Amino acid sequence: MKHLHSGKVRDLYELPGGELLIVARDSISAYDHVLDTPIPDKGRILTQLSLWWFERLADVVPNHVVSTDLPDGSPAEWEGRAVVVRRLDMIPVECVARGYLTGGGLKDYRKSGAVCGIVLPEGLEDGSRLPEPIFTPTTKAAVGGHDQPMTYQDVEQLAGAGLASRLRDITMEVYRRGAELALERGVIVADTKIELGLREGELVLGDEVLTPDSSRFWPADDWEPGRSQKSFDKQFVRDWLVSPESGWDPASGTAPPALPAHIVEQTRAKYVEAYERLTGRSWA
Ligand SMILES: CCOC(=O)Cn1cc(-c2ncnc(N)c2C#N)cn1
Repeated sequence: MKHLHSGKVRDLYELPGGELLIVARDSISAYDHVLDTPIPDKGRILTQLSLWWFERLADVVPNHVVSTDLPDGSPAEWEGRAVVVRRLDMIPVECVARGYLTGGGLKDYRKSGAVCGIVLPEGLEDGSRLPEPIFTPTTKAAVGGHDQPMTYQDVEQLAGAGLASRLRDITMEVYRRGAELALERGVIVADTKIELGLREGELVLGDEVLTPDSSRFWPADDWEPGRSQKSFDKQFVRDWLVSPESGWDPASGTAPPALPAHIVEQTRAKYVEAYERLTGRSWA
């Protein structure tokens, strides 16, 4: 099959029949670096979590999944982390919903009191829950660049008023459903990014959905506005990388060192925990 594109932690291939194959790697990224050390089973766990969400959200929006059967000629190690998907005409907008303020949105809020043109109340801090979830779309930055915030009017100009309204409605409903279910199971979904495409004039959910790679997952019992929140899955990696033990400085611009085995194991366990808590299924 023909390799089309490599993201930070996933690869995209074209199949002979014109469909695409998305393969999730066991890679993990932190401090804007894709680490050399893989997290065993991360690709499979997040692929199976995303498939579970696609099914649960089928009444909100159709999705691009065709099959999870490995195409002939695929490496056996792709089993469980490769998905055959329909080719969509992707809309060049990262459709982001935020229920909590942090990251780039917090930066924009501190500068202007608004995020993507949406004015927010005063006095919000890092990790504050927003009065209502908001639609905060961004452009799809080129490789190595950073996504730029878009106002809703920008989305209308790019996709037309009708489509813009559907993009927002679907994004907000996917977030609402995901955040509500996750919170019941002890996980805050602070924000999430989905990608939508057109197929025969119909909007179809692409990419992955409500995974710790496409969303910020926080442990609910540790939430405390006014400081940066712990990442449900990436905190062990982040803390170790900035600990004296790693000998690494994020500001150095150098590549991070390999992770010690105990950090890898603890991180794998967090992916298993996220999958089991959210789906109610055992990973074994
Ligand atoms: C490495 C994985 O892909 C991406 O990161 C972003 N991307 C998605 C597409 C796409 N293009 C057409 N049809 C689709 N169903 C999809 C999807 N998903 C292209 N790049």
